[in-house]
Amino acid sequence: MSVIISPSLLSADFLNLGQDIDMVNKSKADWFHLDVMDGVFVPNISYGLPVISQINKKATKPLDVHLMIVQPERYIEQFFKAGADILTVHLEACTHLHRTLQCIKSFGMKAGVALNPHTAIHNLDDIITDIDLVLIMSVNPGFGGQSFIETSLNKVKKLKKLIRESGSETLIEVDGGVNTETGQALVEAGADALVAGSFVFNSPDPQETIRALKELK
Ligand SMILES: O=C(CO)[C@@H](O)[C@H](O)COP(=O)(O)O
Ligand SMILES: [Fe+2]
Repeated sequence: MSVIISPSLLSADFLNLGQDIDMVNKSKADWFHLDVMDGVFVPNISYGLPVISQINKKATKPLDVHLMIVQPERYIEQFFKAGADILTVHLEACTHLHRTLQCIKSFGMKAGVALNPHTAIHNLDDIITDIDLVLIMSVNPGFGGQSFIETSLNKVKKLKKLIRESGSETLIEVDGGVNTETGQALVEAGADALVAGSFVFNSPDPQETIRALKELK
């Protein structure tokens, strides 16, 4: 199976968001990656429910929603109604992660768990079979355009081993500092999906950049 590409609209042109959504619709991208930040879990505030509802009217591909908010269980139903297909919460933001994942799945969404760079893979040992997708953060969450943290490659390898041994079909997605070079290393390490923001939207030809990422093997 080819690598899944999920362009992050955090680096899109918000004055021309419709054009950037059309570009992703026409491109070889698989999902739309939507970063929600609350200014508490991360030191930045992005966009929220009303913007995602509008994006959902135009996007023709699944919405991959990355919640960087405290107590994300408060908003699961609202993100479902806004159009989320995959809803990813941070392990560090959940006291009752198992209950939160069950709640996400009860709405028919795929349930994702994101790990900050300092959070070890072994924290997932007892819950991996309940997770549809693990999002490895390869930068500290909060901002686009940061440099890739190299130790993330080893985390992907450890996670791949855990998934294989558990017999689960959990997908591995990686987010932060992804370009064709880091993307190549991530695919070789076992990543199934790559998020890319600044590398796509700051490039002269975003559709071509998405195609180049999609061809990584
Ligand atoms: O979740 C986040 C940042 O917290 C990301 O999804 C960024 O949007 C990725 O941006 P680049 O590192 O690809 O520029
Ligand atoms: Fe993200």
